[in-house]
Amino acid sequence: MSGEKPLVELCKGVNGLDKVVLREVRGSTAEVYLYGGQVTSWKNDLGEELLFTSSKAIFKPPKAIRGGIPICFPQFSNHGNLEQHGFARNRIWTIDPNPAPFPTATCDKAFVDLILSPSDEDTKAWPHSYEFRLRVTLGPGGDLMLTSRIRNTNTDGKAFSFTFAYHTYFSVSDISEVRIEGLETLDYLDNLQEKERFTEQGDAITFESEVDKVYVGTPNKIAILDHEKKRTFVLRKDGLPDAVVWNPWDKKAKAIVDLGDEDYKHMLCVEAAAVEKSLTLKPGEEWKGRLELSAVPSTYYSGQLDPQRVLEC
Ligand SMILES: O=P(O)(O)OC[C@H]1O[C@@H](O)[C@H](O)[C@@H](O)[C@@H]1O
Repeated sequence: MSGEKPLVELCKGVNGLDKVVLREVRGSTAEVYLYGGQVTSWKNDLGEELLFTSSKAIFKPPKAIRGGIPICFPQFSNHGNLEQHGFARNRIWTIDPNPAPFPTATCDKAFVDLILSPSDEDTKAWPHSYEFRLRVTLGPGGDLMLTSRIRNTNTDGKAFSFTFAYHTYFSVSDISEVRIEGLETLDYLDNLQEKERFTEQGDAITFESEVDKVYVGTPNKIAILDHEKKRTFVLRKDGLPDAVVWNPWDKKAKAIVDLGDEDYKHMLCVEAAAVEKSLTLKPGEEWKGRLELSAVPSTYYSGQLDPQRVLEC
């Protein structure tokens, strides 16, 4: 039909940076910048923004964009001798001109394949050759899917190891009205206590101060409930055994230059990750890490979400 916008459109974003807009027939959209291979927007069919981007985000290399879904590779946080969260989020990715066809029959799903190619500078810091292909897909119901395929293409016979996270910033109405279902009773490494290992108590996680925890051996379905919005984010993952939960709270928020002082109230990071145990690939081997996000209306009974109803769906 004339005037209809394309399902996949390459255009200019903030500061003229290239970005790809994905559209779905019922109105959902997603945007991914070639800078960082970073999703910065995911809207539902009502045009509501579901991801958080800082009011002071700097869309200018080499500073990473604060918000959306930064890709942490080949190192999560300071788990190694590279820069914080590795270099993938600080590089310009390219669009794969002829992506492999979708495994399932697709009625023109909106997707784009991005490629991170090793630079000489990065190879000095991390002396391995690899192929990293990221597929961002907006599904027919407005679900957002990210699939990373990382292959070891070393010709020297050497294996390599890496840690990884989809550093997802969820937009929430009020952090003190948010709870996470699915991480109860699990062990976690507390980044605020020298990564010491603790066990989470038995009920849903709520927030009243800074949190920076790596939950280990987590289920592949986690629910984030926004009470005020009556909205539940369902996070599904594959190939990523851990989940990082981070909110800087007020003091640290003030110390982060590209985060508004009050922004911490409207964001929560729940990051599908491989942190506790690094992933190792022999030459020729490929790792696949999948993240699937959906936003569903929360069903409430007397103020409580029935966790089974959400986690079974
Ligand atoms: O400011 P950055 O590099 O994006 O990192 C933000 C946060 O990312 C989180 O994943 C880490 O657990 C925190 O320790 C870190 O502060």
